[in-house]
Amino acid sequence: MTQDELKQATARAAIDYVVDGEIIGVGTGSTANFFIDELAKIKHRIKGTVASSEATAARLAGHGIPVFDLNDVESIAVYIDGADEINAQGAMIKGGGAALTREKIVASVSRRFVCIADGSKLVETLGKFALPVEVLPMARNAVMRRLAALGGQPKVRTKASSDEAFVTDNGGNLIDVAGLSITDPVALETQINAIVGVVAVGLFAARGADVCLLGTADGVRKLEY
Ligand SMILES: O=C(CO)[C@H](O)[C@H](O)COP(=O)(O)O
Repeated sequence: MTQDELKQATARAAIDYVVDGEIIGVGTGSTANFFIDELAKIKHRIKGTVASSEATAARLAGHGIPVFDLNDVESIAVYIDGADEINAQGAMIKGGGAALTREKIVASVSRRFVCIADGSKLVETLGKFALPVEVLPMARNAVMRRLAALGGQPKVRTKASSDEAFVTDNGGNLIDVAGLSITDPVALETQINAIVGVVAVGLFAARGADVCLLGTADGVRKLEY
């Protein structure tokens, strides 16, 4: 099976976690896109969605699925999203798709977090995937120095077309921190959150996944935390 087929299989399995008549939080990325396409088939069963990025909102709207502003929603039944890495405790690195801050916000108000990922995303120790951190542009270099002091190699994410800093949906910039071996994800998340100028860190540990649906060649494996 290709990686895309594994992603599609896990996205299809996630439909079982959609709660009828409720608002569903929807993540960002290629696996989340497969989920959106599956969700479109049962859109009549849900009240609507809250999107974690402009790209996700556009794809949902393209399917005719209602998208609510989070400020108009009191609670979200379930948040369904991919990950760049996930460990055996349900802690994740997210943000490869640049949407970590809104993903974290939507996840934080959701009663359940269902991670959907192909099997390659399951790791023993988080950190092989460079950890994304969203920062306010004026604090970029100051935060980089603090992140380097934590032992990583921080690099500003640039636009695909130029050397200019990439700009997120929120007007922030992203720093990707390579070379970390994250043995205590909650502690590192707390430490990076405390750096002034950081908007959000793509370490989802204090609020990790409740369930992970992993697409493997032998079928979709379910991990519960
Ligand atoms: O965190 C994310 C976006 O900010 C994605 O969930 C993560 O990058 C995984 O993406 P994909 O499903 O394309 O492998």
